[in-house]
Amino acid sequence: MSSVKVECVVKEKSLIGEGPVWEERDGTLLFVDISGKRINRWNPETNQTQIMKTEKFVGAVVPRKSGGYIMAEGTRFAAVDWEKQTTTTIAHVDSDRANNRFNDGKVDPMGRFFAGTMAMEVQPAVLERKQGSFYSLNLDHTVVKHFDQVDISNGLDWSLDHKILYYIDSLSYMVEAFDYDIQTGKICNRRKVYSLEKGEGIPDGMCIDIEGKLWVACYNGARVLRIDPHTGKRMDTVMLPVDKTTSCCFGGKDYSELYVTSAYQGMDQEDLARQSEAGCLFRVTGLGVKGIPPNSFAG
Ligand SMILES: O=C(O)[C@H](O)[C@@H](O)[C@H](O)[C@H](O)CO
Ligand SMILES: [Zn+2]
Repeated sequence: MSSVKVECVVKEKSLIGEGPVWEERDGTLLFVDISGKRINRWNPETNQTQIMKTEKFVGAVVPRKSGGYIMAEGTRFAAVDWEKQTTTTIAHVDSDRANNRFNDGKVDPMGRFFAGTMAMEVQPAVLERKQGSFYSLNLDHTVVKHFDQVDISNGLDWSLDHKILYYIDSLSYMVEAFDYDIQTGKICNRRKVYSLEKGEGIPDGMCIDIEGKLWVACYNGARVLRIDPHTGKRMDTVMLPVDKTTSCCFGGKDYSELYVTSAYQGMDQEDLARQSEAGCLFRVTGLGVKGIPPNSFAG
């Protein structure tokens, strides 16, 4: 941790930057601007960003094995043809909850896409509570509802042996775990892994590293935490120059760089003047630990 460097690499701001995913084949980073309703695909080599606008708030976008992407947008799962810039609906959720939208999502090691919902926010982290649910999209395009009563469905990832799903419902201020059955995609035995301390902010996006430790971006915390899920202890804290750090993923050559998204929605002029890089994308190097490649939707 001695030579940790934090750089702002994408200066174009997102209202709510989120859901970073490294695309190994092209050496690009995919991330969304949820309320900016756009998907960004940034190439670090050229520093060019390709974009695609979405119709509704877009919670997460993930690569698809057969090409293109799958997104969780509004209350639908949809396929994205990046070349043609078109989308095709696969399934709808929360049809009885007009005020809901998808938030964070990730693909499991078998290629299923997991994503959860929440009510629309009145302001950051202020919303009608317990409106969300947690879903997965199977390879055959059927949808499973795993549980409801979610406030803000957020970061998730699987243990390296695929036996545990780590999950964050932001307003619980915890990282939790479930036993995971990789064969069936079913979860059970919910329990606490880590409770955030005062001043650490609200737990948001999360990813696992090659040592099985969790990296948790903390909204209003200006930091990413490294948590040991086995001891429930915080191992490290990386501070960033913006309060609203939203999510993180490993990427770059051999997954040694940590990319961190941020938001500026909900900040007033004074905050924005103080934090000129709010909403930008950051790269953290020198952590001395690597990540693992992301999974692609296999359906
Ligand atoms: O990025 C997300 O997951 C949410 O969509 C955001 O709105 C904030 O993070 C949330 O308000 C804090 O938990
Ligand atoms: Zn989030």
